[in-house]
Amino acid sequence: MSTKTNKSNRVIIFDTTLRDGEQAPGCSMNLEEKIQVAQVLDEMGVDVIEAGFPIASNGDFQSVQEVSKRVKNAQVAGLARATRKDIDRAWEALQPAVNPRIHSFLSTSPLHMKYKLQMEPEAVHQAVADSISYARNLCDNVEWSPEDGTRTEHDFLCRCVETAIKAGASTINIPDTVGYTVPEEFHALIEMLMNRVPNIDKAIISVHCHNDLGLAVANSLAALKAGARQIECTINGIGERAGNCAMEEVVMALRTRSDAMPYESGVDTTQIMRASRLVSTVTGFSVQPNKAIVGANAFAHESGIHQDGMLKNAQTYEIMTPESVGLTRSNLVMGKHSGRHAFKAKLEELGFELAENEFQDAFVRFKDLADHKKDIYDEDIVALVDDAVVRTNDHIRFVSLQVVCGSTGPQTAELALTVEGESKANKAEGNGPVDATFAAIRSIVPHEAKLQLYQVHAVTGGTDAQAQVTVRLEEDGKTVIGQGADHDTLVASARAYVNALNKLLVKREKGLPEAMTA
Ligand SMILES: CC(=O)SCCNC(=O)CCNC(=O)[C@H](O)C(C)(C)COP(=O)(O)OP(=O)(O)OC[C@H]1O[C@@H](n2cnc3c(N)ncnc32)[C@H](O)[C@@H]1OP(=O)(O)O
Ligand SMILES: CC(C)C(=O)C(=O)O
Repeated sequence: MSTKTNKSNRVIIFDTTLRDGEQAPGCSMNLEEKIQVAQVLDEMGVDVIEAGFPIASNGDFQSVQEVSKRVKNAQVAGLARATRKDIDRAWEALQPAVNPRIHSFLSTSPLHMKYKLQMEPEAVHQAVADSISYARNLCDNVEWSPEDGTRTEHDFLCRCVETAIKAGASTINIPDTVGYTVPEEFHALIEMLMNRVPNIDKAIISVHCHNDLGLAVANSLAALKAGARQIECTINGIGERAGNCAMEEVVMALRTRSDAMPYESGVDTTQIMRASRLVSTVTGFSVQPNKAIVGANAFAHESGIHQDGMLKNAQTYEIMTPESVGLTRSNLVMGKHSGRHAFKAKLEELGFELAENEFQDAFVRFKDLADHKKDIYDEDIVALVDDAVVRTNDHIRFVSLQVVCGSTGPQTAELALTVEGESKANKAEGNGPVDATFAAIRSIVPHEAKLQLYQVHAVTGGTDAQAQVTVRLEEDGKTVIGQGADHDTLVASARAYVNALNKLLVKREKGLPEAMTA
């Protein structure tokens, strides 16, 4: 039997950073941050933005609603289980969207049906028909996903896909929920569906791959050749467990190897670094230096033979240009004598668009940094601006810190914060300056969260380098990551801890509990 293929070679990019991406342990974004990310995704030409799972919480509902109001070009999707109340809630949240999409899912693998859903296959099959017909009566753009699709029996998968299309689904998304499949097998699975499901031409076939074996991108690309035309992915590959298929990798692979893979996306790749930095900043998940496309080393050449080759012809060691992903090689040298115009131009060059208050705040911090540090590198400005952006809408804000430390203790920290706009200060002792700083924070903002990780990274070389600090806090099984940057390591530590506390408040979705305002 010959394979039916989709005629168009245009690949629909479905971004799920705000839904599956946010399911990454420790990841949380507040409403403002989600809106910022959605606007960047919209501007960069993503086709569908999955903004959340509206039934999951009022916060998720509100973010889908607010993103729906603001997104101008992309379709906005809301996730729903195969129940009427989930579908109704998703539809309600999507009301302001110009192009809404309901995305409903139901597990079809024997393991999930028996143990998780505790439903017989016939009941699952019926629920597919019922839920999709119900969703289709509300919205003419409905996507259906057989969760754990790659571990589903083929006959049953074909039957459910056929039923979902008959019930009105216009996109069928095949998830590799647990990141189990391998490229050849996944290609064969999509090809099998293309060949066996009679009405498959009526739907776009999509894939949603997880990265448990590091194969999410390879599996997604393998599916294209078999006829898939939508890829679900996230910025920086964030997501449940080991994450999702990384959007920047898929999009750049299609662009760079169009000779081997004749498909195209509508994404403006020069916006990739901007999106990557924003997502890293708002989630607190730093990008590993050797990460493909967006890692700090992705376009760095240090060894002599490579540098020699690069000087003679950049193509010797670069398969894509840094400019193609939005990295610029700058001629603007920044220092203590730079003014607002140069700073604004530098920010534009680096892909930042700041609100006026963020810009003014970042400029003050830039001048302060320039007083302490001879050479200001692009990395310094990125760290500084990221730090300014993560503090937008914070309940708790850092004001000042004085620390006494050295070989003879006790080490003490005198800290001032604002909590919901009110000034608070306290002094604490600790086993070292960092411990004293964190003890001072706990004395002003009492909480039970445990410090799980404290990490310091020098943004550039030299003893005057800025410190970028990451802390991870855990409370009742919920983890959050906070980041802070400053030329003073202890100030950066305090900022990072305060950032994590603010994220904990978002996770709780209740505002500031009494215990925290003591
Ligand atoms: C593969 C994915 O990424 S799917 C998306 C996963 N994302 C999330 O779960 C994040 C948000 N989730 C939540 O906030 C909560 O799990 C909620 C609000 C959705 C549900 O909360 P609760 O009602 O307390 O249920 P809980 O999470 O404990 O269990 C899930 C229930 O949904 C059922 N369920 C799971 N998937 C589906 C589905 N697709 N359709 C219908 N029911 C489903 C489970 O069988 C279980 O039902 P049971 O309570 O009858 O045993
Ligand atoms: C809801 C579906 C698409 C999902 O996230 C998964 O299976 O991983």
